[in-house]
Amino acid sequence: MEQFKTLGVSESILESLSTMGFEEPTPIQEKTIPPALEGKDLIGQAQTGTGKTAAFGIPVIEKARRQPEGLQAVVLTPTRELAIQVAEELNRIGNQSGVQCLPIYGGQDMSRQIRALKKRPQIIVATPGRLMDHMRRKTIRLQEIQVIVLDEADEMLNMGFYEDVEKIMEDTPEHKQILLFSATMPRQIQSLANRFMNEPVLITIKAKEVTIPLVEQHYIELQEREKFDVLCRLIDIQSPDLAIVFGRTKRRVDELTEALKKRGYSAEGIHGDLTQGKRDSVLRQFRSGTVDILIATDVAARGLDITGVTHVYNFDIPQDSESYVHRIGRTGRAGQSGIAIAFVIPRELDHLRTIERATKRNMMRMAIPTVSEAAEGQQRLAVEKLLRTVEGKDLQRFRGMAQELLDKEDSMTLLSAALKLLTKETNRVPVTLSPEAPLRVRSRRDQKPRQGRTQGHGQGQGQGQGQSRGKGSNRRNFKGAQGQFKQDSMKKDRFGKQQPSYH
Ligand SMILES: Nc1ncnc2c1ncn2[C@@H]1O[C@H](COP(=O)(O)OP(=O)(O)OP(=O)(O)O)[C@@H](O)[C@H]1O
Ligand SMILES: [Mg+2]
Repeated sequence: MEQFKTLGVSESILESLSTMGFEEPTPIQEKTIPPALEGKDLIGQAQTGTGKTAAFGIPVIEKARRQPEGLQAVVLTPTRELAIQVAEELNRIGNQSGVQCLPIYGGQDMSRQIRALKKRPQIIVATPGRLMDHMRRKTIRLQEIQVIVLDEADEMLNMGFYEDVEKIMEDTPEHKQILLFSATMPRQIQSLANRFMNEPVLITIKAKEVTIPLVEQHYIELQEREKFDVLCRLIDIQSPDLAIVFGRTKRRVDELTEALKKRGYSAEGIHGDLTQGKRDSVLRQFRSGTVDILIATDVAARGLDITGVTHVYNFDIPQDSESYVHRIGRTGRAGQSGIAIAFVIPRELDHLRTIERATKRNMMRMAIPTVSEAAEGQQRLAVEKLLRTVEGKDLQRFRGMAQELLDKEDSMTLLSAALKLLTKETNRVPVTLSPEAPLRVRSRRDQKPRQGRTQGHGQGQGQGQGQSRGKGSNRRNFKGAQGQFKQDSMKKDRFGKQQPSYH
């Protein structure tokens, strides 16, 4: 806490940070909080999962705290889910300081938002499209704000929000402070900075690699038609606590979700064409561990901070290295480790090398896992489940029956039968996925902004609940709880240890 204090953070915020388990600042927080408090414009770049939200959140709340009347700051995020998450983190940081923060995003009921705005929050976290709607209706006025933050600034440009950002900037006071943050800062950011910012301080936490060293990176070379079976085997072998599978298109995500459900996995999909209600419920289920596997388009690649994501599978290799960095950055957050595996078809190998060069990190080649390895993985899980039940000790009421059985059969046979029952049968239900065309890599210059990926008011495609692996869910909750405990006790230590490699 001392360190946060020396950065100029006031008592009420320190109290909240302490409740959140933040004992000392991460490197990006240490470097950005003082100049941000001085009112400087700033571009902040640091690896995924290293606390950029609080790096802008703390100074923004500090300012709002000193000026309790009216809207003080706007944070822009590229996706709705991120707006919700960032607003939650800001509310946690500000809750002892009387600072209110409200998320405003597309797909949510307008009149409800307008009612919430009447309570006069000091900070709004918004997606650009919906913020523009409110500006047009004059239900949000930006004329008095002190600070504007662009979280995932480069993605905002990728998504074609430049003009929206321009319009939003025009409606804000001349002398506002601008903060831009992202783990990746491609050159186009420079033009945004030149156009709107006033002598910005550039803070990049120099790391040898753009990606997190604690994330093991692998790739598997395979044929398109092998991908699905290989994914199932990997999940069986690695038994992730929580996993995210990234697919290239919305159709791909829908098909993969259905296929995984058919094989008995607890999986749900998320992409921009689902209703907001569905998107919210899927993410809620995933965060709580009710669902083990999230299948997603790049809509979930940026910023999402979900405890317990141990594995990221790139079912389709991403278009560019930035997207790769952010996708795999959903694991290995806040000092935790993680595993990322990319599927590559032979024709995409060159593209993989390009990503490796851009990230300055080699991915380790991994052999296609075999069916028997997958089966062993399942058996190992059954044994773990059994041993955990032994530890649980609540077995008294089964003892009588156990004795009866032992009188009839030998213990070896009985135990083997119990393990057989506990082991998930390898499920070979046939599934069909439409083949996805191999990635055609365009040079950066040719790349058009990706339009309306999440802002579109697309119709939701209701998905049935499907059958999920009941027993699997129990396993997940148990492990999830353990993971949480470990993370809390390790956070400070790991951040501390990592520090030297940042500079
Ligand atoms: N000083 C700190 N001490 C301990 N934990 C922290 C600290 N700062 C942030 N965290 C935690 O680290 C996690 C990652 O933070 P955050 O989401 O802000 O990362 P990020 O840098 O924005 O990542 P991304 O580039 O993926 O958006 C969060 O769970 C956050 O609560
Ligand atoms: Mg972030």
